Amino acid sequence: MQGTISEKIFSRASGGDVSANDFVSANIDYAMAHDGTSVLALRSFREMGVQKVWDADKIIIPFDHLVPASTEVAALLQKSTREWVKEQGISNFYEGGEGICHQVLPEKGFALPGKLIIGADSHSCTYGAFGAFGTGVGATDMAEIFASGKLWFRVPETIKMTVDGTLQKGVYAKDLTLYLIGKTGISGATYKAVEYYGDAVSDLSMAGRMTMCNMAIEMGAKAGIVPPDEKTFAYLKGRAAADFEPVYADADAVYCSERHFDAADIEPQIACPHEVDNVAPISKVVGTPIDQAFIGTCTNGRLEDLAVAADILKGKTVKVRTIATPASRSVLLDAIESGIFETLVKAGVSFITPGCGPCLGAHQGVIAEGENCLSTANRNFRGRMGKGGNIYLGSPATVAASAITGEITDPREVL
Ligand SMILES: CC(C)[C@H](C(=O)O)[C@@H](O)C(=O)O
Ligand code: SF4
Repeated sequence: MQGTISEKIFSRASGGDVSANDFVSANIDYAMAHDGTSVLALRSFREMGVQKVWDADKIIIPFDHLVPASTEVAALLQKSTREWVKEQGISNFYEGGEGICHQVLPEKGFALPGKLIIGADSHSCTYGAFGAFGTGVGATDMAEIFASGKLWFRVPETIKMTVDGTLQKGVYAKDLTLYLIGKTGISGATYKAVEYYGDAVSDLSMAGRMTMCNMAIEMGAKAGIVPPDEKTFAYLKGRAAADFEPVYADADAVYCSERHFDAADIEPQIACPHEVDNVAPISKVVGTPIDQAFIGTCTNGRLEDLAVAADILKGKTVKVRTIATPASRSVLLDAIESGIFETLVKAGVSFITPGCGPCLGAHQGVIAEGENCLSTANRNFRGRMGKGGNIYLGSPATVAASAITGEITDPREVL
């Protein structure tokens, strides 16, 4: 097997020796659907007339989007998925409060190097942080996987992005990610896989790599992948749910494009309403008033995100309403044990259940018309957090620094 990481993963998964642009029928290693998408996937699954899923141990169902259920309709839909999970004997079901799907899968050891992991959620590319090929599909495709364990793909071409150098103090994985998206554009990587290389990438923690791969879809990419290394293996030690074989690109792998960036050029970045590539260096937007600050989501709700916010907010009081949502129960417990939780609560931060929270505007922190929210999430689409509201995206440090002043603030001023 030759080529890029994606070509090698698809070769293994389809039992051939495949190259970019080949059409393949691939065996799926793990399939995920959450409370939001499982309902539609189940409907299609039933319509197909299939009685039993292909492998009850390879399906993972975390409840995260609307937990605890916010309406009677949500409660009923969740009830029906729970019943189906029981009937099918699906062992990897995670009740609301366990965390966001893209945090839960890595924590439970399903995000593994070399695996093909498909989620009924667009940010399933997060698993690329572990050297997996992770991608999102629609609910009907997920029904097909539930039934057969297979799905067809066109093997994507790959863009190689190399970021040399070291990120400055006050500049984080999120800033690097927004910077790359700003340079690439929201459709600049459509249906490509992106492989990330360079010192600035290997220096990132696993959490930072997850932030970066999580947002690959925001430039249209099918997957974002960091080659596994010692940090990856250390994270997986005692956690991996199965054996795995790391996959690396060959020296002569063919890329459709190669781009180089220098980490030293990057200052804190903000994605301004209403597109994720509407990215500005923070110096251009400091002083923009905010009504709400939000720290959480599958992009930036991990312990190191809460920790940097706590460092900034220690002994201070937020000026605007500020919401924190740990990405999982385990992150919440770590935040409690380390004192981060107490620091943030004392600073005036409201905590809500681990899950997606206000990220997609369904509950727990919807904003009003004309309001500005500065968020650590991955999307700032028009109306996403509430009709007529404006979403700015930044790093947890930027959000925490801005929560104190009530306007977009450069975190380097308070660090
Ligand atoms: C609800 C779900 C289908 C959606 C997605 O796929 O991304 C959500 O997670 C989001 O972030 O908008
Ligand atoms: S936290 Fe936001 S982006 Fe992530 S899965 Fe949930 S709704 Fe989607």
